[in-house]
Amino acid sequence: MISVKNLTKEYKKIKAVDNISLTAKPGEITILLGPNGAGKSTTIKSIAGLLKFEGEITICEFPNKTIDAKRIFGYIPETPALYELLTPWEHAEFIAKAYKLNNDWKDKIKVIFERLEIYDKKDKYVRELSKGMTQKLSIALALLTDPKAVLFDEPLVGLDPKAINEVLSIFEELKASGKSVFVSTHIIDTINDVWDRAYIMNKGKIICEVTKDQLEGGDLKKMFFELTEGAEA
Ligand SMILES: Nc1ncnc2c1ncn2[C@@H]1O[C@H](COP(=O)(O)OP(=O)(O)OP(=O)(O)O)[C@@H](O)[C@H]1O
Repeated sequence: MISVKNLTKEYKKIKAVDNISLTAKPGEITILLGPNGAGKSTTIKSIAGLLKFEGEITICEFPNKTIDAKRIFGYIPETPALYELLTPWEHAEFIAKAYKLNNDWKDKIKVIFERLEIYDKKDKYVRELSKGMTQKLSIALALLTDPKAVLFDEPLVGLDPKAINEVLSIFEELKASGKSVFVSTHIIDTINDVWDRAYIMNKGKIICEVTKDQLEGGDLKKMFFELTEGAEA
């Protein structure tokens, strides 16, 4: 479970996020939508422990900046944070050591790399990989530690259609195994079949929380445009 209570973040004089609360529950895919500048990335970076903020953020009850929270938490940033002069395999090795994973990590990462079609690139330097490949690597590495809560910031941008399908089925598998999946995205059409709970942000505030059941087959995109007055999705 990811729980955000009364989060406020100001950058100098700009209130990027203004007293928002939200929850990403276990076994659900929760999405965060909003036009450019709404405050999505600021929210995600606050949850990931990268920013100072006011309010309370917990991951499975642990304050988000604690080691206990970090151990059970996966974060896929909008721009992958990787080492250019390490290979994908060396990244996995580094994570396995840092998290003290069992020896089966090699089998596990092989399966994930194969699934995302980056196994054949496992010994290349990251700086030699394409943007989409680094995005897929970033996702694969976040899954290696079997996190209970996973935070994806714009995960579908830059991926080809096959990779998008793989990532969507990964979301569904994480959900089926009781993980909390929280996804910030612009791409409503693509995510439309898989989400369970949506938060719509605008100008730093959450202006709507809706579950798929509440929408009763209604159109989330239409709702988004009505609420954000035609801002671009
Ligand atoms: N480091 C920063 N310093 C100052 N202002 C910032 C900083 N980062 C973001 N902002 C401002 O905070 C507000 C929210 O930005 P944020 O990046 O969280 O929005 P977003 O919803 O992720 O937008 P986008 O969809 O364009 O990525 C914007 O007004 C932005 O200009």
